[in-house]
Amino acid sequence: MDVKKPASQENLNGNESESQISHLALDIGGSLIKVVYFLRSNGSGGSVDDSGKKSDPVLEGRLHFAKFETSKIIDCLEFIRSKNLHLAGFRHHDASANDKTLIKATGGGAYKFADLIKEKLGVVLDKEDEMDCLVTGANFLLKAVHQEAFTYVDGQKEFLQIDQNDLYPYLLVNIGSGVSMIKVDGDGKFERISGTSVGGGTFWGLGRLLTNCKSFDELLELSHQGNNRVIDMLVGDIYGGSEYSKIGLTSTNIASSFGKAISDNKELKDYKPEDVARSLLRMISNNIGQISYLNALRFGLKRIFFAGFFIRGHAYTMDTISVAVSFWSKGDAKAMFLRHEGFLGALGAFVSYENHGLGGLKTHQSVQQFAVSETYAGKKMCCLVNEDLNDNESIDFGVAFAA
Ligand SMILES: Nc1ncnc2c1ncn2[C@@H]1O[C@H](COP(=O)(O)OP(=O)(O)OP(=O)(O)O)[C@@H](O)[C@H]1O
Ligand SMILES: CC(C)(CO)[C@@H](O)C(=O)NCCC(=O)O
Repeated sequence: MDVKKPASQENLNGNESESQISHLALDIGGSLIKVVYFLRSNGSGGSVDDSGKKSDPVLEGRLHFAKFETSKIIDCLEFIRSKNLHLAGFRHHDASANDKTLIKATGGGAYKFADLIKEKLGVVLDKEDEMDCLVTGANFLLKAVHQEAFTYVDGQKEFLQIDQNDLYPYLLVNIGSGVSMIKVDGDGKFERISGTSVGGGTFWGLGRLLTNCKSFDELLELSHQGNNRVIDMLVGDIYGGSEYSKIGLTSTNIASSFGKAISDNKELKDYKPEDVARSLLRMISNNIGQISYLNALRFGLKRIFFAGFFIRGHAYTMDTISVAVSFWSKGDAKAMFLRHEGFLGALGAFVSYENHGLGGLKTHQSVQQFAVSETYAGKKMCCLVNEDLNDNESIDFGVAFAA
């Protein structure tokens, strides 16, 4: 598709200066809206390639990440408007003056809220397939971002060096409201092999009903303080304190999640909310770990990357998933996690701008500190990640714009 220059360079008068705003991409999920936008640094826009020759202009700046609850979409749209990010889309080359700016978006909400967004921001969503975006985002992070993937074993994070030539195949398990399991064989080469409706939405939904927590983070924090053995029925509870070693179960293995609640003769109010939260988190994480491993086994996949905002970088969640994968695979398969766990889809939508000749992800060597420099979708790119990325994180980046 032919494109005109970004609308951001045509019509701006807001918070972020015209020179700063570049691309905006959205992933509107069942629970959360993820926003990724690029702001160029003041004065960036050099056009010198590695050998000092003139080349495509290269913009340097930061990739920013933000998220909002989908139920509070109006706050998200207000955020976008307040920063003038909606002016950062693109238009078809043959667009008339009245044609709207297009913004890349993915996730079910790109369909559900298209009219609302058009009405509130005056932009049209250019929809990208959700699974495509998840895979593009995962490949992008794994190839381009230094120290993106890590294992979590015995409370220790160990960052992985990803060998670009030995990345595929892998299983991507995206734990959002629901869970998608995708076998990834290359750039754009993938198959969604399974899924489960018992996911992050289940944890938060059931957790809210059972504990009266007011926020997801409060529920996670509660689970941190709880003891699941108060409610879960352990093998030892059934076997009089013994293990059942013949089938590989120790006395402390959970025999039945929430199983003690049937025999205790107690009401919900008799349990501590923190113990309920802990059992719930363990049940759901364990179940996802197990289903993931079984799917990896179906296709002989050794590496499983877990993403999605359910994980939230939470130690107990990652630990439970890691233990489940290790337990069921008898140590053969490894659970791995991604630092930008929840932003795969939004990043995938962001990367798809390059299909329209608007800003391939490409850097140039004058940006000295970039930790990784790799080829992505035929283009060279690299990025530097701050040491401690969290909710309001950003990545230093270089983006080449088609002249
Ligand atoms: N602040 C939060 N509010 C609500 N849920 C949160 C929050 N932080 C983490 N979560 C968890 O993350 C899940 C959503 O994850 P994610 O954003 O990856 O999926 P989604 O895109 O909303 O869902 P889907 O892909 O199924 O449409 C929630 O269901 C919940 O378990
Ligand atoms: C429906 C989607 C893809 C929406 O993101 C996700 O919530 C999901 O993968 N749910 C699991 C559906 C299933 O496979 O049972």
